[in-house]
Amino acid sequence: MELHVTPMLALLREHHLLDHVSNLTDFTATAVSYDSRRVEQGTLFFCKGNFMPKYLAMANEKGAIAYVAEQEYPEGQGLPAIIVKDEQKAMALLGAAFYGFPQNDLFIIAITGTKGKTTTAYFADHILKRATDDHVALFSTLDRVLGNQPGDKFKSDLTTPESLDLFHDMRAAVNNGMTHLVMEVSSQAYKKHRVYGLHYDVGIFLNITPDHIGRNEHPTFADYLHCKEQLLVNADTCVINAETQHFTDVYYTAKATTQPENIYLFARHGAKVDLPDDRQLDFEYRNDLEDLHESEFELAALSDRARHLGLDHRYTTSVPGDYNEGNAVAAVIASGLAGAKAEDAAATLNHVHIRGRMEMLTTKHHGTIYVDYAHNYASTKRLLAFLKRQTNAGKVTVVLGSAGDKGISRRPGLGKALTEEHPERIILTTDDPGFEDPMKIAKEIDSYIDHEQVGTVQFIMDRASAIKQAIDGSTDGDIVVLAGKGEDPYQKIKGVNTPYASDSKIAHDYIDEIEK
Ligand SMILES: CC(=O)N[C@H]1[C@@H](OP(=O)(O)OP(=O)(O)OC[C@H]2O[C@@H](n3ccc(=O)[nH]c3=O)[C@H](O)[C@@H]2O)O[C@H](CO)[C@@H](O)[C@@H]1O[C@H](C)C(=O)N[C@@H](C)C(=O)N[C@H](CCC(=O)O)C(=O)O
Ligand SMILES: Nc1ncnc2c1ncn2[C@@H]1O[C@H](COP(=O)(O)OP(=O)(O)OP(=O)(O)O)[C@@H](O)[C@H]1O
Repeated sequence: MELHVTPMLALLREHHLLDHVSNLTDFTATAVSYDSRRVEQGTLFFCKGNFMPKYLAMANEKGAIAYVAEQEYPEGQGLPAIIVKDEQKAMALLGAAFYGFPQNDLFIIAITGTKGKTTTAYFADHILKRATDDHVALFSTLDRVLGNQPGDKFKSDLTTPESLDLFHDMRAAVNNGMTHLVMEVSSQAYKKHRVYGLHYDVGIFLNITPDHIGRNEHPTFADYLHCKEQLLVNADTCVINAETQHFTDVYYTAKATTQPENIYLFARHGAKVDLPDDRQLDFEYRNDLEDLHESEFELAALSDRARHLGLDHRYTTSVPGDYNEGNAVAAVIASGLAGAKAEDAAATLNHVHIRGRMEMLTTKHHGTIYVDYAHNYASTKRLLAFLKRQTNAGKVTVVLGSAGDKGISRRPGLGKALTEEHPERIILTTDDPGFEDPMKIAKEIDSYIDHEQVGTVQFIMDRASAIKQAIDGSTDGDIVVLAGKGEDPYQKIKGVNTPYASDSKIAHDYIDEIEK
């Protein structure tokens, strides 16, 4: 791949991003990078984020052909400099151009929401794989899948990759013959303009509750909401869960750039939704059966354009939890808009298993264990409410902590969810403490628990011991919830990803040991 300086400057001008150029030559970039350690001969280097001028000196030494920055640096030592008004936006635009605008060769379904992005992405991915004979790429928090060969699957660092990586991966997916892409889009991706200029064929908005507010994330909830809504602004067709908080705001944002006939609204049958006067729901779903293993729901089209998609059907999902029905409905509608049939969804939704999302472990004598990624108020509340509804006699034990250095607002949220759902036993433990003391975090969560409402609260900072003690204290019919870490095989401690066996492996091995 390569990009000549003339179209580069034209693109930047078109988006009013070009400030000035200096030492300009007639160059062609043969690589792009924002990391000096990865620069090779002919690389266009981007100075972004917590950048230090010495990185530019290193890039220069390694053969950078030019740099893009928001200011000139002496360390550029005469390299052609393209000075822009917004580095992240410029990087996204030039990245797309360098990789030949791969988005134009993909039908893209993009998903946002505080909770359920990964689950919905996996649902849509499975449906579309059947519908397209395996021509689907997936960019999720868990994996990036760029093709069907074993070497095409990578573990993700971010929910939504940095723009250069994003367009690089899209190009690889197109070159691998993929025709569809399902991707999660985080609010941070908009905050940092990782997806600037990217348009989606279908944008899904699942829900929004306060989260990701604090240092390094969003300064306010309004900023968080604004960033999340940008996904709809950039989608040709929108699919919105009408039960989301702030629905009116979300709907009118979508309507500002998308014709109402291209906005599909869905909700659970009987849910109280606050629709504008001139709008009706397009789909509703009705739960037929839910248990701890699966749930079954009936999807019904209510508008002509929804009926036209032919998605009315009874579906079973293998990922339990009532909230996962809404996630599945969003995936069915979006996949239907991408050409999938009801049979594609019906044949696949009951076979989806997502690592660390409602992973279930049945035991002989210690009840049922769930490993789940719930780590804020909304998810912990909905998870516990669902589980408690399913179990009349059994005791519920919850093991959780909260991450350090970020998401501070999660701590009161977790205390509140635990109080409202009052499990019989709570074990507060270590999550990803970062540079904070895990006991301090646990005590903070505890300070928001109303001890009158819940059973016992214990502090066991070694997470593996906490899991084992939770299992030891549970018997037939009981439920043990290991929340917050999902499938993570590490704990983030003082800047280091410290190896950790993962909640499910610890639980598995321990059950094997005590029940053999
Ligand atoms: C706040 C934020 O978004 N930070 C992201 C950002 O960091 P940054 O631009 O400041 O980069 P940096 O790593 O500090 O380094 C500065 C620059 O110097 C360069 N460098 C560095 C060293 C060197 O020797 N040479 C060199 O050139 C780096 O390549 C980089 O370009 O760009 C990095 C990739 O280039 C990201 O890894 C990093 O995400 C951090 C790790 C992060 O935790 N982000 C979270 C908040 C996030 O984005 N999360 C959302 C999900 C949230 C949700 O669940 O909704 C996500 O999309 O994953
Ligand atoms: N629609 C939903 N509403 C509330 N909670 C949900 C919903 N969907 C999933 N959850 C809960 O949130 C957890 C994370 O789900 P998932 O990974 O699909 O969401 P996500 O949006 O990708 O999350 P994150 O941004 O934290 O990576 C699940 O393990 C489950 O407990």
